[in-house]
Amino acid sequence: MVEQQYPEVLTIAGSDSGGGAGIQADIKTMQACHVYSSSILVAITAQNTLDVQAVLPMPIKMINAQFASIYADFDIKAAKTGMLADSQHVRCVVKNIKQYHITPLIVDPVMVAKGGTRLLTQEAIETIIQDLIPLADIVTPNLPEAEAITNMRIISKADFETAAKKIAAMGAKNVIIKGGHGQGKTVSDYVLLADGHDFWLSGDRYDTKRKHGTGDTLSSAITSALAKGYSIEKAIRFGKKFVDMAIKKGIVVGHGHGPLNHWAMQGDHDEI
Ligand SMILES: Nc1ncnc2c1ncn2[C@@H]1O[C@H](COP(=O)(O)OP(=O)(O)OP(=O)(O)O)[C@@H](O)[C@H]1O
Ligand SMILES: Cc1ncc(COP(=O)(O)O)c(N)n1
Repeated sequence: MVEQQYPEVLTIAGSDSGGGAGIQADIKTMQACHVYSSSILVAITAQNTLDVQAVLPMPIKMINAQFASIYADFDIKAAKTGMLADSQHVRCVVKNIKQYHITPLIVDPVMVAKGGTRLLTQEAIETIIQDLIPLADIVTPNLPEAEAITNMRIISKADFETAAKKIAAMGAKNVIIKGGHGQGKTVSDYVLLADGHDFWLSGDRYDTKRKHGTGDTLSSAITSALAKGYSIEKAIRFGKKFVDMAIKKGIVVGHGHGPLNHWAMQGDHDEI
C-alpha cells in the first residue's frame, strides 16, 4: 500500500451543469494539475454550451457551513473565487476569507457568461471592488470585466497598463488583464506584478467557438501551481500554457460554446 499527499486547493464559485465552466472546470483543471480540489458552491446554474437557463444562489447559511466544513479538516494551500452572484454573496465570501485567513487568493471577477447571461448583479461590481479585490493576491479580469472595474475603455496596450495600475491601486497585489475578448491573430494577456515588474503573455488566437470556461481554467491552473509552491510569475506563465493547450487540442461536446480539453497537458508531467 502507498499513500501520497497532494497539495489541497479550494474553489469558491458557481456550478455549471454543462461541466464546461465554473466549479466543474475548476475541479477538472485542478485534477489535471495533480492537486486535491475541494469546492464551495455559491450558486447553481442550469447551463449548457448554448446558454444559462436558470440561476439559484445558495442560502448564505449553507455557504458559511461549507467554509466551516472545509476549514475544520483541510489544509488549503491556495484558493480561488469565481461566480459570486450578488452583493450579499460577495460579502458572505469576503467574511469567510477574512475569518479563515485564506491566502494566496486568486479572484476571477466573473460577471457575464459567454452566452450573455449575467452571473453577477451590476451593483455587486462595487462590492467586488470595495471588499474583495483588496484581499486578492492575483485578480484576473477579462477585458469587459476590467472595463467595468476601472470605468475606462481598454483598447490600446497603454490602456491595459493604465487599467492594471488602477486595479492594483484598489488593493490587488498582482493583476492579469486577459485579452481573450480582443481582436487579432494573437491573444495577449497583460500581467502587472506586485513589485511593479510587468510583461505580456502572447500566443496564437485559436479560431474556435470552444472557449467556454477559459478564464476558470486559467485561474484554476494558476491556483494549482501556487499550491505546489511555484512563484507568482511562474504560476501565471504555467496557467497561460495550460489554457492555451486546453483550447488548442479541442474536444467535441455540445452545440454552442464548447468546453475545453482539460486532459490536454496530460503526459507532460515535467510541466504539471
Ligand atoms: N481564441 C483564443 N485562443 C487562444 N487563447 C485564448 C483564446 N481566447 C482566450 N484565450 C486565453 O484564455 C484565457 C482566458 O481569457 P478570456 O479573456 O477568454 O477570459 P474569460 O472571458 O474570463 O473566460 P471565461 O469567461 O470563458 O471563463 C487567457 O489566457 C486568454 O489569453
Ligand atoms: C458557473 C459559471 N461560472 C463561470 C462562468 C463563466 O464562463 P464563460 O464566460 O465561459 O461562460 C459560467 N458560464 N458559469
